[in-house]
Amino acid sequence: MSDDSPRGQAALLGPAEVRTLAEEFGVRPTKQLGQNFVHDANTVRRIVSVAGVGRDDVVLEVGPGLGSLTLALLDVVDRVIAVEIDPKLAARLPETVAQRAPELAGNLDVALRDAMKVRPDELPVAPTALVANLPYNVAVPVLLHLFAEFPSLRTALVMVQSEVADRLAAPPRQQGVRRAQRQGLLLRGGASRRRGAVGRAVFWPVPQVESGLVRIDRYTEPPWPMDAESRRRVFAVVDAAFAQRRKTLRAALSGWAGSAAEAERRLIAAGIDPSMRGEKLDAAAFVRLAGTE
Ligand SMILES: C[S@@+](CC[C@H](N)C(=O)[O-])C[C@H]1O[C@@H](n2cnc3c(N)ncnc32)[C@H](O)[C@@H]1O
Repeated sequence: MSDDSPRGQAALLGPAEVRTLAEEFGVRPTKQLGQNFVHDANTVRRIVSVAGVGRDDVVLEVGPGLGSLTLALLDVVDRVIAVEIDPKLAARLPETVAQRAPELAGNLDVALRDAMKVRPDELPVAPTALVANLPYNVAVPVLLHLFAEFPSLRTALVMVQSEVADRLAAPPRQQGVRRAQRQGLLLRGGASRRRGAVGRAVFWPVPQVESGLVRIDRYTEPPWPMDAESRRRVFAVVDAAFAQRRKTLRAALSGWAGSAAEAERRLIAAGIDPSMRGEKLDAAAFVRLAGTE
């Protein structure tokens, strides 16, 4: 048996179990927290399989909900850290796992935290992989935050709204897609690829949108220095450039530099044409620009 095959020690959740647990816990799913729970064992097995995680990985799961994906993850990897914002769901998860995967229950840590704010020193150990069915309304900000704040993450497999999956994984020169989001993620993290679609029927309640899987693999050699101060400087100029991506860099960066004239001076010093737009710059150019600060 290979190192990443399921142990077969977790009883995964089906439609009846998801409804029963929600009822027992008094959970009424809210749109605000993107609470659509997966009730299909094949879907969660597929997510874990395309995530490519193995026994040695420490998996960070954002939004474990009722535990559908958590159980499938525990069946493969040795450690899962689940970060959940809903106190009721966070409190009941260990119990569900103890009942449905008793031998694996000790491999789970649950943190009652907001994934957009969580910091490495709030978790018991550094995660190596993110695997999550993300709350759709905050999926991209959560990804950006985690890739920026957790240098230990080497890979991520996330389920997001289908259109967001397309944008995140779109090739750079594709027409009509919002490059800024993808590029922002790339600059912070790594290369992203679309890894399949998921229909609405596997969720309860049924969402209004289709879903897609995206895998992001961190660059082995990041395009920027990894110390916190350099990262902060690079991200500040990336954010400034992408906040107004239809403007020329000279105009978009005037706030960052203090004036349009100073922005122009820094752009020229970094060897960048001030009349270009931010979305045309590669990571190396942003690093040079941050160095002119
Ligand atoms: C789409 S559901 C996924 C639930 C479960 N993983 C599944 O696949 O059935 C999103 C989950 O994220 C949680 N959530 C929403 N916003 C969050 C945040 N900012 N930080 C952590 N968890 C959040 C919700 O409470 C919910 O459990």
